[in-house]
Amino acid sequence: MVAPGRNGVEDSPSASSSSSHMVTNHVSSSLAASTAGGPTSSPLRSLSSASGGLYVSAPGKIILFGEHAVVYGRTAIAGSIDLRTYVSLFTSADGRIYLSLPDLCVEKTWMLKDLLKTIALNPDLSTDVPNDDSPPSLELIVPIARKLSGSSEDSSGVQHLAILAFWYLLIGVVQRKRFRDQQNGDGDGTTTDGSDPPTNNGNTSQLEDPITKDLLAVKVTVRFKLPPCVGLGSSGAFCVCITTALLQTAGLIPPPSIPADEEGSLTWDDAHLDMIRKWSAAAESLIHGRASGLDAAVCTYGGVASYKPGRPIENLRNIPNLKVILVNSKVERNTTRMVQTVKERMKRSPFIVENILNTIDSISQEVASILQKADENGGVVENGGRSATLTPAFMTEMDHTNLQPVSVGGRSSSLSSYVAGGKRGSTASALSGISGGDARSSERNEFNETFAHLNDLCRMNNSMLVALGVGHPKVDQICTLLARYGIHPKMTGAGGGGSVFAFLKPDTPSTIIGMIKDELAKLEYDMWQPQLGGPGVMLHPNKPEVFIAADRIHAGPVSSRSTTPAGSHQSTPAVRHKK
Ligand SMILES: Nc1ncnc2c1ncn2[C@@H]1O[C@H](COP(=O)(O)OP(=O)(O)O)[C@@H](O)[C@H]1O
Ligand SMILES: C[C@@](O)(CCOP(=O)(O)O)CC(=O)O
Repeated sequence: MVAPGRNGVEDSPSASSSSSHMVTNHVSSSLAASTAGGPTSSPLRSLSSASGGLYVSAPGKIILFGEHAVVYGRTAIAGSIDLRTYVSLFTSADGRIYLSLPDLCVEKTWMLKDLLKTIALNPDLSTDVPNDDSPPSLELIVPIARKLSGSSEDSSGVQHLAILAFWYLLIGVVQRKRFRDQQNGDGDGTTTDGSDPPTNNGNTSQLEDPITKDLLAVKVTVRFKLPPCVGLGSSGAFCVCITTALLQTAGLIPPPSIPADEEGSLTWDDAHLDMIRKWSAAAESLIHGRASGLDAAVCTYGGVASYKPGRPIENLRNIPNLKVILVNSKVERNTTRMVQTVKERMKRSPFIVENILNTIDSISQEVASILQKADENGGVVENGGRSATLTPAFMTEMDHTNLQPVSVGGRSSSLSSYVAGGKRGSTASALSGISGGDARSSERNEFNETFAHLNDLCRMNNSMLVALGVGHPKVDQICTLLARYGIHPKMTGAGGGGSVFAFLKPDTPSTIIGMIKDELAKLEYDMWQPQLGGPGVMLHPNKPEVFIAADRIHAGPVSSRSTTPAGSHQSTPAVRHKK
């Protein structure tokens, strides 16, 4: 039998109820809770976390090229960014399941025995189980997840989708664990891959409990460093974190062993990362409607990669010193709705839309070949400092050892100039100090050319997205502003607002970056420079800072969602999402 958790078990809340009904639904009263002392009154928060827990994080992402087209099977190029999402997971000894999403003002608890009962009443859950690593059946599990979570059928707000994805994964993990335990002779003490079962920090109480021994009473908290609902992969990172934490807790994947950063964080081997990716992609499809799987892949593996549905994600081995800026329009939107917009256009004008998608596909393919060409011509740094081409489905242990945090800004600026593409005598030309005739070395010219090319392709891709109907006036305003500097950004993610990214020439003086930032700030847009291509999902050896900081803040005023990585700006309350 597999232990229900390798993580610590927290103390039970003092006011424990033995009701077999759903216990507390804090979602609907989230804002009221905030004003009335909020999360501090949650049963979850009254628990001690002295015994430790399991901490997992996954990165956000930028789609460089190919969003929407990738939903229809075309190629996309995307990379992870250094804004991560963190989950903490404890097993609970009080027979309750807890979900805390402080950024969304969600605090929910359910009784584990309700899950148990439902499983007993659904024989299909015992028979309709994939015999491999593929994700649980959405068709089978989602109706059960809706019922158990208490989320209403017609609600599609951010909280509902996050809760639904959590429940889909939880039921799926429980179902798979029971199935594998039965196959293994119910209690042979090993995980399905033959590794030792997690020790649960020496606490065996749950193992001895006949009800909970094969079910998960978990307490899950998710904290974000990336702004939600603006195209930076918050849903992908969320699903990857929850999937990983639950699979790990159930012993369905072994503890990770591959170093992922200098702080002792670890990641999993390729087979288990692939399982995480697949389960996360299924969960994310509940949030995205029709999901391509791109977000889940990038948030799982990290790096910068080319992705085509149905094929293994292909890590781009050599990339130029890509420096990007991200601008948050602060227009939060719903990916499902944007995907639906494109679908409707496709229905109305299939021939035109197919051609637009093919054009986007050509852009992505050209980008992939530019990046390879850049390798041949020199003037590049290897992707994330890695030395191998990584096709995650076939990655080796050695490859993973190279999945270290990336510094993309370290290259000598003497090689890097950005042909801004601005008008002659425009702000950009004047400020960049680059003239068309500047050809001190052919290598430098090649490098300039690479950036000019990418800049131009960004403009084209953005126009195609506008043609698909996912533009937004605020995005247009940002594009117009940056064009004065010769920078041509594009929407990243589903569009309809959200975020905009652009390549920046690596030697752009900080004064210019400051000017751009100030201009954007006057219009109330946030701008920052994320690091591109860092590590994917990982298990942290210690409590991440984001939880320590939250503990500190806890005694003080309740924080609300932020739209910037540093949390310096407040965003609209999550409850305003009615899309
Ligand atoms: N801070 C958060 N906590 C929990 N879930 C979140 C958070 N941010 C986003 N999500 C989940 O991700 C969904 C947003 O996904 P999506 O519309 O695809 O935006 P994005 O482009 O950021 O991925 C939300 O509906 C919610 O389910
Ligand atoms: C529009 C799409 O291509 C990307 C959506 O990205 P995001 O949810 O906005 O981060 C959808 C998908 O690939 O599943």
